[in-house]
Amino acid sequence: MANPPHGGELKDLLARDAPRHAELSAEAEKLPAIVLSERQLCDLELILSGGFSPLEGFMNEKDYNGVVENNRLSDGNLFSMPIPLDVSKAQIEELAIKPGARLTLRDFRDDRNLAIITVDDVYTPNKANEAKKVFGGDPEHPAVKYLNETAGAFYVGGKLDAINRLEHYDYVALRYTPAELRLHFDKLGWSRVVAFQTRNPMHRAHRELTVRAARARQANVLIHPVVGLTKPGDIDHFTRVRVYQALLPRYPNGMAVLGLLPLAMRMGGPREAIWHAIIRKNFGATHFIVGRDHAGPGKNSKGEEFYGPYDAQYAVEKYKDELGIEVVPFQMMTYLPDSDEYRPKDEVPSGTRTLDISGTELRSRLRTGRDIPEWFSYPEVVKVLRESHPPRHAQGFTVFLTGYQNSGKDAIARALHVTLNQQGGRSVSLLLGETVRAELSSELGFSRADRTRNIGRIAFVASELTRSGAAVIAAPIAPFEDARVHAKELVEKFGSFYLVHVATSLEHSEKTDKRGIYAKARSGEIKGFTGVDDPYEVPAKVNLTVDIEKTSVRSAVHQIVLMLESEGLLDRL
Ligand SMILES: Nc1ncnc2c1ncn2[C@@H]1O[C@H](COP(=O)(O)OS(=O)(=O)O)[C@@H](OP(=O)(O)O)[C@H]1O
Repeated sequence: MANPPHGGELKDLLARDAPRHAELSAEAEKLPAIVLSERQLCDLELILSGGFSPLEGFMNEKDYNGVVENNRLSDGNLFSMPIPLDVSKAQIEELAIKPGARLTLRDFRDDRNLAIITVDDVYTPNKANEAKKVFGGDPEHPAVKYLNETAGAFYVGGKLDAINRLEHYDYVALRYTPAELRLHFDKLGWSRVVAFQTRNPMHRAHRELTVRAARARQANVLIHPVVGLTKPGDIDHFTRVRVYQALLPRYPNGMAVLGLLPLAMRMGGPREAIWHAIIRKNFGATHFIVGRDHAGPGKNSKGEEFYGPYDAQYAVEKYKDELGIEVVPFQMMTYLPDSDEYRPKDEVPSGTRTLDISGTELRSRLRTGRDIPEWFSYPEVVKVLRESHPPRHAQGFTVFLTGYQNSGKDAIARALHVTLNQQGGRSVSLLLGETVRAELSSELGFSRADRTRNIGRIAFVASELTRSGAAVIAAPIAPFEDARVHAKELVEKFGSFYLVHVATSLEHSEKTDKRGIYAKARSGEIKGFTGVDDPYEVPAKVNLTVDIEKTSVRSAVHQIVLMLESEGLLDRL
């Protein structure tokens, strides 16, 4: 038998309300609806499935205050994370949210009705107090930032009637509800299960740690990674799940099961560790691993840790008698090359040689294509990671040329296009100003707003192409700094961005204009022409400046190629 759920009863609201489904569905169609954000959806999913048992809805003020102040719900049950439904003043007014009202909770992704909330109360949280007591108060903490910048000013509490499960299209078979996972453990005959929480790829150290924990407790292993919301910058869950799937056969004799948890993490360290343990208990685990800096958000901008490395372990230790799930604390695992084994740091005899690869170092090796040794990870895991993190020579990038019309930027762009095509290895896209104007922006003029929109479109296309591994050469006039900065930010989400200022003077650009466009601008036939009667803001920060009066097109292209080469983007294997 699996571990009893927190509070004694699994609050599987979906199962409970299934007989009333038709009635609730019809009612939901008529009620005012709150469209839930991604984070709220994660919370809702775990309330509906019983992952947050004993919660049966979003927290009312009494429960919220109890949790914030003392880690306790009003019925006395231990619970460490506030789970209210945050709303704005406008929503309260528009939807007439008040005690007793019933409202539909809707999925923003597909407009499906998921649940009905019966409002218990609407209250104004003391966010500063919540930030301090729950997360430690540092304004840079991601959950505190969320509270201050994203969460609505008001909280709504109330019980839920469940209507539908959230629809998922990825890894559906691995998304067990607590009831399903309990049944699965039952089927396997597992009575002792040690759960492992993670938001990162797993390597040999993690496999050794979980096997050690299982061995020490004569248990099986539940790999229970978070696939809801984790820390921005984390490796996406698609890649991670493929990593966990690749790792699974490395466990002996079907020892481990993989289940995905749709949790929105808060990175709340000690509070989060207690919450994680409660959730795993609800999913039927009997043991829960809490390692170093569990659910910690890393360091703030001053380089200070938000929590001490073992604060989370102390927190779960404090409540161990009433948690009802045995916490298995672990030190960092480290590799001992001389004996080719992993051990917890505190079990390494002094003077023994150890090896480690940090997350930052791993990301750097993935980026550059450098070797990831077998003592660190399994080849099948590295293969999955490399597919999602191609080395530099296979990554996309954008070269963005800016300058006056006829400055030579188009000639350089065309020549660079040919040069990169000659080199091969990537598809190369050329986005000349005139092409984009004709194909994407034909309705736009040359006002500041229209030019900004035009550059925004170029940036969007360039970022999508960069994401898929192409080389992009864009060459609009792009006279405004803010639009260029925006383009850089957008592209840099997916690859490198190089700004090249073709700084040929206006005089030269005008003098060599064979198409007579400047003449038309001077005569007033074309209005608001860059350099004539419209400004060009010289870029504040560039990767390269070239001037076609002093440099040939060939030499400018060569400078760009050398810049790309120095970054490893043009390496051929
Ligand atoms: N008012 C005004 N100002 C600047 N340019 C003008 C203007 N009116 C038309 N054109 C022609 O449009 C082409 C430049 O468009 P861009 O998309 O590069 O400009 S911007 O980046 O959106 O500012 C460029 O065309 P090509 O020379 O064919 O590239 C300009 O000649």
